[in-house]
Amino acid sequence: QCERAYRLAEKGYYSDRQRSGYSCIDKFYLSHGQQSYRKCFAMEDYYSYYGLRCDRGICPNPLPGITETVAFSQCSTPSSINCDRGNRYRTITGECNNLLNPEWGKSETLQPRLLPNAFNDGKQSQRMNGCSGRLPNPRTISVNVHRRDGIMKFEDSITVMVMQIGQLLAHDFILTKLTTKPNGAPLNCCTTDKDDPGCNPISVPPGDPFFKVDCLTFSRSRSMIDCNGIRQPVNSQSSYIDLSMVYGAFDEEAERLRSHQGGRLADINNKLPADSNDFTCELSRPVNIPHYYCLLAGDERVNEMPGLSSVHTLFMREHNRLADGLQARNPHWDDERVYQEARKINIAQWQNLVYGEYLPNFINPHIMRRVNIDVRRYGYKDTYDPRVDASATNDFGVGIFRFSHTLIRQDVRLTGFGTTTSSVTENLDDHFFDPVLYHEFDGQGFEFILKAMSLLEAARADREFERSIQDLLFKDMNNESLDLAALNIHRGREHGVPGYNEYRKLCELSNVEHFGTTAGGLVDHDPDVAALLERTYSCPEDIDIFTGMLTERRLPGVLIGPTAQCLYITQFKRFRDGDRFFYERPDPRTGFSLGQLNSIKRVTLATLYCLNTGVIEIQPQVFIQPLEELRNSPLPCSFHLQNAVNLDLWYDQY
Ligand code: HEM
Ligand SMILES: [Ca+2]
Repeated sequence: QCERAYRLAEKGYYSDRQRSGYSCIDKFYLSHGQQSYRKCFAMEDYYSYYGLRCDRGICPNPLPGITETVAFSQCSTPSSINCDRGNRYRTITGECNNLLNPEWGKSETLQPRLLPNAFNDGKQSQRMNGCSGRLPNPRTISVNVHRRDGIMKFEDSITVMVMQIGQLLAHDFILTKLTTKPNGAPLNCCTTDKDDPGCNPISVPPGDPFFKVDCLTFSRSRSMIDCNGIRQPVNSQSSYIDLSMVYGAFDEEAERLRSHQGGRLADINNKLPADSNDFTCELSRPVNIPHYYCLLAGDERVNEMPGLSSVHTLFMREHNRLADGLQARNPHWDDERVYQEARKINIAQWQNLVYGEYLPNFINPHIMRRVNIDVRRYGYKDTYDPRVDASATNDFGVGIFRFSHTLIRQDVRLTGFGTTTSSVTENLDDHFFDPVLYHEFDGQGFEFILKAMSLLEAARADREFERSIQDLLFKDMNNESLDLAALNIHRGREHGVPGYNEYRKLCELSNVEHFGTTAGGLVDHDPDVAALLERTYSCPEDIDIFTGMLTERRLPGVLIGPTAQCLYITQFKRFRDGDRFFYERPDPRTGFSLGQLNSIKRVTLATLYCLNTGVIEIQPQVFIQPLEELRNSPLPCSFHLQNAVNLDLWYDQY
């Protein structure tokens, strides 16, 4: 199979564009599936030769001469974990999805890298290298390159749901927690804790267009030192696309989220349950309004902004709807059985939505077919390969998948149902970590937010950020705030991920040797943007992955440029091919019957809206604006409800 993949690569899969784009994916696929598997065993052999043993990825002493970059957690001896091979359902943590490497993709493991680290010292200190030895200040880059000049710009056809589902998806596969004080409180890196080794604040150069302060707080990501002495951030989510942001990624957490009756998830009046320990969600509101509580879900970021809390609720409700339907048909099933079966269907519908509806906005559908990550309307497709590690990579989380931050709008809107829809518009920066809008309107607030997100255009997918996230991110009661673009850039350096040009090489795109847009230069950038980069950076090697990717000219039909697309393909191929429980697999124990699968494949985001909110009509493709010229006019819910999964196919046959 491996040889065949290489042969295909040789042929040049993308010969129509004169680029051997496939070999990028192919290389990743091979180097992170097959090869890393081999490497792991080679490493283990090497260690045992010296009489050393690694314990759960942490090895005694780095051995001289190893420049291995694959996170060592993936090399833990398979025998250390006993997997229940007969388990019909995924574990909560992701453990034992891969039976040969049970820790692959599990929550609380190290993030592997696509490329060797670019730490300044090769081990742990932030990336500084480049031609001048110093990289430009992240806030300077943010202001020079990512600042909006003039009016807000919007996408022509896609809705802001593309942003919102993207954030939800990000929170399914990655959570990089930050270093804290010993008591768990956040570090104040500009003041009291500035000498803490976990601090690495961003300085604000004089003359800033917004900030009056000269320092923005920034703590380093929680990391571990791997066998080779290299700092690797920890992923606290399960990497698999398994709705872990809904169900939790740790066993105790998952238990807490269940009602333990009829297989249901805990709720309060059909909304997310309350997090009695969380007080961070009242950032902008000094008064605690009693019935406006902070929300609890399988991911701690659920309160971060109202749209996010709202989409979380959609999937929590869908679980309970499925559970009720299954229990009604199978009264003899116990809570556990109903919970697991409903969870399994919910995850399958989510994977179908991600690959079928969401990804085509980023990866050309034609290319999705070629690399076999597309979804066919009917039938099974098995691309599982146990040699593929589905872990979310450091590089993808810290750089590439943050692309969609550019789609974030300045405002949050609530739109009522019915034909005479009235709207309320608020500034996003007034509602970070603030569940008030969610609970507004007798508890229907979040449904009105969902409705509005299906109608509103996304902010334009360009290099520009809206002020709500560039100057006013996480604005608190003291009017202190942050800059998301600067955070992304600084975080990339702190994680030791290499610059933009290295990713181009990995993707077999041309090397950038000068700031011009002619051959050998920034060929995927427009001249004015290239000039901006030239004014900002000393040399092309310095360009940060986030900035380089966000400034690329987009490819036809999708929101991103060639480097980002290549890296999206790589990661989403891994998420799929490395997931033993991927919903399209024909496995009689872990999969679905053909009838069940085909029924799941009909479920769209529009279906979920109609099933779980009070909307009465919605366009078939929620990611596309409801316009006649886009052949996406709204249709009544009676139409969409025909696509609901047919639970009659779940009458128990056992
Ligand atoms: C209003 C919406 C959003 C806000 C306020 C927001 C804010 C943030 C913040 C503050 C961070 C951490 C920054 C740092 O210190 O490094 C972050 C990380 C991240 N964001 Fe967003 N984000 C939003 C939407 C999105 C969207 C739409 C996507 C992708 C489709 C996304 C993908 C990510 C990813 C992958 C990370 C890294 C997560 C981790 O490793 O823990 N975010 N975001
Ligand atoms: Ca997950």
